[in-house]
Amino acid sequence: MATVIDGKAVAQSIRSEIAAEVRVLSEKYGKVPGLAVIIVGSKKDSQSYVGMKRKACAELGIKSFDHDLPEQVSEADLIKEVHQLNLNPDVHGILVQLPLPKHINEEKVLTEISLEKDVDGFHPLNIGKLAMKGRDPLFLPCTPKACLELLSRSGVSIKGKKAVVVGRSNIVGLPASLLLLKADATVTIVHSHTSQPESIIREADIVIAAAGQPMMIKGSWIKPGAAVIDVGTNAIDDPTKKSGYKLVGDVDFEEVSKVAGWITPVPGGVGPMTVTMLLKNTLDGAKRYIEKNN
Ligand SMILES: Nc1nc2c(c(=O)[nH]1)N[C@@H](CN(C=O)c1ccc(C(=O)N[C@@H](CCC(=O)O)C(=O)O)cc1)CN2
Repeated sequence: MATVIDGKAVAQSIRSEIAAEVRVLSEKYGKVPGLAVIIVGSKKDSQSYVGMKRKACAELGIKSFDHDLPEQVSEADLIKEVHQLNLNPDVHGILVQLPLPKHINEEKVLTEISLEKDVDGFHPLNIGKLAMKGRDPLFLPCTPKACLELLSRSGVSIKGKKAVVVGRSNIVGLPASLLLLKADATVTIVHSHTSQPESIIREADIVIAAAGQPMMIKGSWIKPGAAVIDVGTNAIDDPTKKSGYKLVGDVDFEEVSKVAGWITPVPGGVGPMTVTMLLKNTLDGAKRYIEKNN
């Protein structure tokens, strides 16, 4: 049976460390980290993720700057908001919750975030540096960073291992594969045009599943003893629940946990760590800024 990696517990212990560092900053400089969270529209899951981020900020003593914009906001007005936050010295991190409505060009907006405040690590220059040998971005994207942190804290080494990333999104799959490559893994990306993905996944010592397909990865696809990190958060019908649904990952937990060496659950695995890595990036951005300007 696989060791189940408790992302919630790891996240909680890192959050305590962050809170202690926030107190030190406040006592030493009279300043606290500031995070601007921009959300456009009222998409239910985005609202819920933003709510988690703001709540976590409040719990750790990080000041959150809340910007809730209507669904119809123009790209120009959104960019204006970003420019104002770039100039605000109390804001050390800016995040624009994704996805944005169809009429807004995400890449254009993300490019306008100051590199020093890009705590999501989605600015094309930060992603570019992630892809380059010998260069490091100022911030690593939160979910990929969460995946590697969970592997490291579980004692899973990456160097020289075969890693397969399932999915190639800009938010998770692509940066996760770059991060694994930087950590000296041999990396393969499996995506919707890959034929026979199961035979490729079966070779992997490390699997990061980020395809957005509920319970797609079965026990027979996994090499015995592999580390399986499940990034999927899919709501499926469950008439036994009061809500009528339950959350499942991209991995068939019941089957895969019988074969893998390590596995993350959904919920309670990568999700809470994603928010924690955002808080850590914000703290790091604030420390860099405050130490430079004092
Ligand atoms: N600007 C960004 N947008 C999005 C990101 C991101 O990192 N930056 N990632 C995802 C969503 N996301 C954060 O924004 C996120 C997803 C899931 C969780 C989480 O804690 N999930 C829980 C379950 C939550 C529930 O019960 O509904 C878990 O897995 O335990 C946190 C953050 C897309 N957009």
